[in-house]
Amino acid sequence: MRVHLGTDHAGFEFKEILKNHLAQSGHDVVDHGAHDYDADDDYPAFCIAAAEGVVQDRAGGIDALGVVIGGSGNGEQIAANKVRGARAALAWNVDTAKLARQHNDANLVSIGARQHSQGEAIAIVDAYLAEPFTGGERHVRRIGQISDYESR
Ligand SMILES: O=C[C@H](O)[C@H](O)[C@H](O)COP(=O)(O)O
Repeated sequence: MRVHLGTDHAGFEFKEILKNHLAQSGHDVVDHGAHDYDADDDYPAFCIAAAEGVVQDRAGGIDALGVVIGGSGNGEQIAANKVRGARAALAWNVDTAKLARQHNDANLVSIGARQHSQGEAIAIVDAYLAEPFTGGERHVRRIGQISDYESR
C-alpha cells in the first residue's frame, strides 16, 4: 500500500521512525515533509499535501492511505480534512484506529506524537493501516451524507 506522510516539527522524529518501519513492512511511503527539523515550522501545508496525495491516488485507483502527525494530532486532522475527499480521523489508541477504518473508512489517520510512546504510536498506525472498512450499509450511508455536504 502507498502511505502518504505529513508532519510538523512536533512529529518529525516519529515520522522518521515510522517511515523506516513502514518501508520495512513493504509499504510505498511518500514523505510530504517536513524534510528537516525546524522548531518554527507550521503543520498545515505538510498535512494538506499528504491528504491531497491520498485523495489523488485513490481517485486514480491506487490503494493509498495517509498519516498526519503533530504534537496533539488535532491541527493536523483539521488541516487534512480541508482537502475535498479527505476523511482524517484522530486516533488515540488501537481501538479508535481500527474504528476509523471499520466505521468511517478514514483515508487518513492523525497521530499526536507527544501523546504516546513511539511503540504505542506505531501500534496505532499499524492497526489503522491493517483494518478494512466494513462496508456496512449504515456506515456507507453516513459517509455519503458527509460527501454530499462536501460537494454542495
Ligand atoms: O495541533 C497542532 C499540533 O499539535 C502542533 O504540532 C502543535 O501545536 C505544535 O506546538 P509547538 O509549536 O508549541 O511545538
